Amino acid sequence: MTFTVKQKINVCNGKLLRMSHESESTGTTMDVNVYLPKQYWQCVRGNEALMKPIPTIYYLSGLTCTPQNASEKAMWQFQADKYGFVVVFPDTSPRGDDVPGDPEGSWDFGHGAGFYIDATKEPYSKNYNMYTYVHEELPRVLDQHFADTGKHVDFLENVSITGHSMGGYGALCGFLKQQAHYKSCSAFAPIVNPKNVPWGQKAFNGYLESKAEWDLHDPCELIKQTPREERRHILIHVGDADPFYEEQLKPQSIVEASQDTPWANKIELNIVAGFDHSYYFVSTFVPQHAKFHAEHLGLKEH
Ligand SMILES: N[C@@H](CCC(=O)N[C@@H](CS)C(=O)NCC(=O)O)C(=O)O
Repeated sequence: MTFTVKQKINVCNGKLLRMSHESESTGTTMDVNVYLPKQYWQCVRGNEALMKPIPTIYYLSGLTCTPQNASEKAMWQFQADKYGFVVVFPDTSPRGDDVPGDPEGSWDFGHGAGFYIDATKEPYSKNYNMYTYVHEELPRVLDQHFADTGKHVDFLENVSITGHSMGGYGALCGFLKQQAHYKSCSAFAPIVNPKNVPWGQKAFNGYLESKAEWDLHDPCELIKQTPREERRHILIHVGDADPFYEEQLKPQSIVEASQDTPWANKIELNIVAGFDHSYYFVSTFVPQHAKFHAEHLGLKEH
């Protein structure tokens, strides 16, 4: 498995690698950006004091995004250098002329809108295997790739996950299903109850063969069925001026669903006044999310 490094860009005190690779799970070429913080380059230069593998935060983007949007606008890089973590920005769907998209050409399904689930319905099930891609294949192939260069990054064990909107949804699902894998989860304006909102219903109708599968992909259902492992917490921010707040996001739903479960009071939901859905909102709260994940990953400020 090889990655093509298309570009290495200096950002803050590290570098952003724009890469692509052939994915087994999607059957397509997938783009992915990886930010390697200043601590990585110190390791590569052989600084003995910093030889512990660097943990990773996976950032899942929202509808219409490529790995570029968050790499350019979320400002994770400052935080990555501050604490010493790698940030991985996967793409939001398989792409290409042979990959079916939205039959009506809309932006909320198909290309750029894979919802981080493994589709079970034709014709999407061939390529839209974003759950397996993001939570299994990508970490594994990144680990293999970087092992060849000296193994300074932990892509597999000391890892956390976050995301925005559809990506916040993807982060919550992956975390609730695989707490042994992720140390912490946070989300910016996530879709928390997809089976009850238009974006989610369109995705589930399109990607899933039967309605019986919907609950397996809904954080508000998963939270009721998932025992909470020790030290696992969820941090959420949503702006009250987000135009999608009422119709698509309904963030209170996950707090309500968590009552009478081990997750009660373990979800910190911050409704922030005046913020919208954009990267002005995301970038404002990235420092708080970085601090939260750093604590769970055992990192201290540098
Ligand atoms: N394209 C949609 C908006 C979709 C949207 O807001 N996407 C969010 C994630 S759900 C995003 O991150 N957009 C890309 C960006 O802001 O860079 C529209 O025109 O209304």
